[in-house]
Amino acid sequence: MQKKKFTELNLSPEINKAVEDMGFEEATPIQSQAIPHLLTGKDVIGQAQTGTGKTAAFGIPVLEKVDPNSKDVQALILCPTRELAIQVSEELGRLGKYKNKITTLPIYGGQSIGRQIKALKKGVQVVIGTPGRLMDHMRRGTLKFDNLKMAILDEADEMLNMGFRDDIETILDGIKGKKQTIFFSATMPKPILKLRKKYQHNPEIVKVVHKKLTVPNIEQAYFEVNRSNKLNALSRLIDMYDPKLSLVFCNTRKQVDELVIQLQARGYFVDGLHGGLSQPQRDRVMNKFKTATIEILVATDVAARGIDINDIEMVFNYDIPQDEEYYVHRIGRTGRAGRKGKAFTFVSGKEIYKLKSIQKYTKTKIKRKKIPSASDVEEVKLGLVLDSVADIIEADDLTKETRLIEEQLEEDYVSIDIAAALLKLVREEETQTDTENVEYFGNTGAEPGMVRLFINIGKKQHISPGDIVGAIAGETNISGDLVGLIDVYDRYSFVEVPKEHGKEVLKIMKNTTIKGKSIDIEPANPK
Ligand SMILES: Nc1ncnc2c1ncn2[C@@H]1O[C@H](COP(=O)(O)OP(=O)(O)OP(=O)(O)O)[C@@H](O)[C@H]1O
Ligand SMILES: [Mg+2]
Repeated sequence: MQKKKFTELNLSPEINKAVEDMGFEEATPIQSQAIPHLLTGKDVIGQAQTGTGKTAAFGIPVLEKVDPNSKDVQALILCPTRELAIQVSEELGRLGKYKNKITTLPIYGGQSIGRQIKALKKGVQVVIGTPGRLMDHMRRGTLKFDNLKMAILDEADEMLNMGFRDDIETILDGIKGKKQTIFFSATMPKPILKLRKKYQHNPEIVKVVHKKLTVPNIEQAYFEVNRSNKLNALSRLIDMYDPKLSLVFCNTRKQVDELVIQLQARGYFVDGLHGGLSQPQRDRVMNKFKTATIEILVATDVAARGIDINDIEMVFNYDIPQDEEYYVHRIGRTGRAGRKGKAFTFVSGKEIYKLKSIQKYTKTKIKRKKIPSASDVEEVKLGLVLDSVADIIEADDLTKETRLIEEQLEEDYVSIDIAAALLKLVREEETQTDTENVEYFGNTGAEPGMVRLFINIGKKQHISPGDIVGAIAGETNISGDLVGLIDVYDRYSFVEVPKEHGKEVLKIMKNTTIKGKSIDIEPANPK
């Protein structure tokens, strides 16, 4: 695999400095191979795996090639979603930090067009935008491409889906004169060929080839689950792996909304993103996710392409994607720039065939896993503790700790006993905080003096509010009118009981039945 130092790529001192500031030690293979062609003015098709730096592969040549002394728009970058347009524009901002005469502008729908027109009038050399709004500006004459040097399609294959094709052709046809036309994506299906023939001249095909379409540092697995069990499975996996940030993909807006409500009801910090939200709502959700105010983002495929957030440790396909390409892009939101990640897919019934075709397309083996039982959760958590022990041994200075342990060794203990005892201590501390959940229920939004409990009813069990209150009153010593019923949803419910009875209800109701149907009861997670 061909990798170069940035200094070998004949870049300006401004770019070299910016790249150094960004902590990039060497150029990635797609950067090493695509940048020289782009600098010489060639048309390029660039294909490389997700998270391998395609943005800078086209972004650096853009910044090197525009003339800062001209106020004309000289480079146009087309992106399929607003979030991606914003992100690409930010990455260009970082790369162009020392090229301060170059102005870049993201242009997308949902944002005030007046403000965009004003910004364009001042003179902008690089425009990054989504097709609809760009066409709007072209029609109004507020965006002119008379001196355009480069047109770039990020996620080029996606631009041909979703009915973007006509828009893309309108835009590209509207650009006069000689320009470079550049396509980038992690996937390049056949239909892109037609576009290539029409708009590119002798393109240089830069394909960073691997056997697999997905990156090896993402652990891929699937779980066979009934539709009605998906929510439980997801909660358990999230509890078990405790990812810093995770991204959950659903196939419809409705499913996103529903899952957000269900997860919120279970006390997770979660929000949803889909095309049905207003732009300010979308911005707010993305910001909350980037700053880890929410830890789980449930989204449709609007978040599948290009989005680059470092700390996404897990991706879930709550619904298996409709197209194979989407699988590649969705899971590529984790495991970026060499980091590790996990991608788990839920498969129900016949969807197993879809999974098979995904494996064939990506040339990867997705291994089958079982939804963990409660004791598996314990074991995995232990494994995670030991993993971090290994990380600490690798990375930290342990001189002080080693000395303390050596002193203990002199007291006749062997080191394995000390290690085991310390592990036990750590585990106990963890389990204690679990059970103590009951104590800080006050934060779940319960009424003062009450604690909130979550009751999982299971599929199609027609249980009424009265049934739940009755069962609690019947099985415990709490009078029915002390039980506050919050709501009964499709498959779950919330109740509130006086704080001092929280533990008792949990204990007694742990394995109980209501109307002959077994239910699950657990503390609502603290907020
Ligand atoms: N040479 C480099 N060294 C280290 N990190 C890099 C380098 N180039 C880019 N990165 C970082 O790697 C991350 C992924 O880059 P980028 O978003 O461009 O990936 P991509 O190939 O476009 O992925 P996708 O197919 O998902 O859009 C970004 O955070 C970026 O800043
Ligand atoms: Mg990208």
